[in-house]
Amino acid sequence: MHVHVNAATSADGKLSSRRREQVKISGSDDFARVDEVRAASDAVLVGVGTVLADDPHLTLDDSSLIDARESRGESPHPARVVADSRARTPTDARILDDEATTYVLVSEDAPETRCESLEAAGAAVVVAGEERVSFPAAFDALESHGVERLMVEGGGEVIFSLFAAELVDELTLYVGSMIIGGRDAPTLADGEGFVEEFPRLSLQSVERVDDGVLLTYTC
Ligand SMILES: NC(=O)C1=CN([C@@H]2O[C@H](COP(=O)(O)OP(=O)(O)OC[C@H]3O[C@@H](n4cnc5c(N)ncnc54)[C@H](O)[C@@H]3O)[C@@H](O)[C@H]2O)C=CC1
Ligand SMILES: Nc1nc(O)c(N)c(N[C@@H]2O[C@H](COP(=O)(O)O)[C@@H](O)[C@H]2O)n1
Repeated sequence: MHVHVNAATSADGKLSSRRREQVKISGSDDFARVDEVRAASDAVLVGVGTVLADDPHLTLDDSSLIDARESRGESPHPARVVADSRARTPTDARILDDEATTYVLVSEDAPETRCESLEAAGAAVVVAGEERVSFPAAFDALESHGVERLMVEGGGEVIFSLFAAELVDELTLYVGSMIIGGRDAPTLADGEGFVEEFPRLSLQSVERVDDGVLLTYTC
């Protein structure tokens, strides 16, 4: 599976503010590029922290991208995936509507009743990991459902875990020309943090987009 992490940070490396409410960092050209990355993916993944904070939809906005997928024999939108160890995704979350398939990755610790509620709301629940979602096991399960190209949009906890598990193939990072600040504001990679053997990236390109910079790395 090819794993492509895409995110937007402020110039000081924040994904959003200390209130963890969505901050519009990208401009229109970058959002259009994000739509293209989604359209080229089989599935788009976020953590439940992002679902609770942003209530994202994760579908395509541009109808020509939908048409192009359909002409290739693909579903109109990529599948949506939530990493949600304890099955906390609200049953009325936008990500669970019927516009696309949605997988909710849970751990063995997830309450059975919550999993049943998510299935009743239309989700395909995938159990992978004991107390927390195990991404290697979850990705094997997603591959068995035909997911070969996975886009990850965040947030910082999930992105850290993917780097820690050495599962990231590509990173595109839009750095917007703004400062958010705040020691408790989420950053691109949160989690426990690395103290040795820091993952090293290979910079492929630097491009001005909107009023910011798009950095493309292979990992
Ligand atoms: N600017 C951008 O591009 C984006 C910004 N965001 C922002 O990020 C923030 C949310 O990020 P976070 O709080 O870090 O939440 P997150 O979206 O990374 O979700 C973290 C949660 O995922 C679950 N999880 C399951 N298995 C896990 C594993 N193996 N490793 C890590 N987490 C696992 C846990 O319940 C954990 O609490 C929001 O403020 C949102 O607005 C989110 C996506 C994109
Ligand atoms: N790429 C990017 N740039 C920004 O400025 C952002 N605030 C985000 N946020 C993420 O975009 C997703 C929202 O998706 P929908 O528009 O609801 O489909 C979600 O993952 C946000 O956290 N991304």
